Amino acid sequence: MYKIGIVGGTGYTGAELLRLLANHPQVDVVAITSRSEEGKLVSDIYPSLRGHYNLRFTTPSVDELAQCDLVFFATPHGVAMDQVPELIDRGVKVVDLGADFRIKDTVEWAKWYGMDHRTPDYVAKAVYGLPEINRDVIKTAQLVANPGCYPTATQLGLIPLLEAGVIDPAHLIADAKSGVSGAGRGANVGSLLCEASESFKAYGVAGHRHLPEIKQGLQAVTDTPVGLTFVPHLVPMIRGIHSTMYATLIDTSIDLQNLFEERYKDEFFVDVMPAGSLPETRSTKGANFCRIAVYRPQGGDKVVVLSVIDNLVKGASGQAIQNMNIMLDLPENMGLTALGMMP
Ligand SMILES: NC(=O)C1=CN([C@@H]2O[C@H](COP(=O)(O)OP(=O)(O)OC[C@H]3O[C@@H](n4cnc5c(N)ncnc54)[C@H](OP(=O)(O)O)[C@@H]3O)[C@@H](O)[C@H]2O)C=CC1
Ligand SMILES: CC(=O)N[C@@H](CCC(=O)OP(=O)(O)O)C(=O)O
Repeated sequence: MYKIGIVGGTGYTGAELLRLLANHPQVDVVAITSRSEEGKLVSDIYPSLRGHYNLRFTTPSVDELAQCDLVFFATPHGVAMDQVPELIDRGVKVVDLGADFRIKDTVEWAKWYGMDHRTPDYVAKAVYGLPEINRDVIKTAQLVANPGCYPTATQLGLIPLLEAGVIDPAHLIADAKSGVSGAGRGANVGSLLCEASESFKAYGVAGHRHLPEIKQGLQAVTDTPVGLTFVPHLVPMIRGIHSTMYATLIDTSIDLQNLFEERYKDEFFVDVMPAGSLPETRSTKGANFCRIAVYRPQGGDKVVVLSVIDNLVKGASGQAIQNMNIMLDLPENMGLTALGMMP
């Protein structure tokens, strides 16, 4: 059994790691941190986990965390960059669910995240953890930067088109919607049905911090400069991301359905739906799947891709466990085969 630590156990992604790892046959969670809930039993805070964990929230020393084989960081931006380097230097594997190690250009990172990067050398060592693109390098990585939720849904939708060179990369549009759990527990505790329900709005239109992350990922698969307009929206649901992407075809002879089916035919977690399908976020709720449909409306030169995930699973904790499985040389879908909840 591998020994696992979780730093930041009381946020939504920390709780989701616990839920998913409870069914993983090859790992034991031996440490979980929280300053605000220190000393309390995990099952007291999350009754859904009763009977599965006899574990208390603690604030372990680096020495204690270094006993783990792999540590997840499910903390706000700026925390992992200070705490991860010592663990890496001691040979521990790390998956960071936050954004500290995702963007290679740390000057660009500082601009979007509002703080200087204090450990840029470790950004250079990190591997971006989108397994459907980077599996080979994740296998040998010691530090994996788990992608953000919008970037996961959006990159999986656009990458087949860019790899095949059939769209104009300079004028891409991603119109994306997220459930409110995407904002984290801190933003949600006490806040509020009244603020989020029965309404629908865009945000971050002038620029959102996921824009440079998505562009970096797309640019990695094409030589032509990528231009992207990315507009996120908040929808009154708890979980789910729906990214609708628009691009202009430069090769109109391409069979788009076949292109997507071939690209993802060996990917357990990416489901290319039959032509004419409309993927629903709820079909991925609680599950590590991404569902994609591709359209060419009225046979014109535009392609529309629809991509849905659960932001807390394929968009965060499930993908983090998928990366862990790859790093520990376990079957990639171990502990992750649960299906979405309907309705
Ligand atoms: N919510 C989502 O859909 C997604 C979130 N993410 C990312 O995952 C990370 C976690 O998000 P989420 O679960 O929503 O988390 P929250 O931001 O709600 O929770 C943060 C957790 O980190 C702990 N924490 C906060 N500050 C520190 C610190 N200085 N040192 C140690 N622990 C600290 C908190 O516990 P305590 O204060 O008790 O110590 C808490 O357990 C974030 O970086 C987020 O951007 C990524 C993809 C999707
Ligand atoms: C609805 C909502 O507020 N979503 C968050 C994104 C959540 C996420 O993936 O964030 P990280 O990059 O921090 O991991 C946002 O727009 O900031």
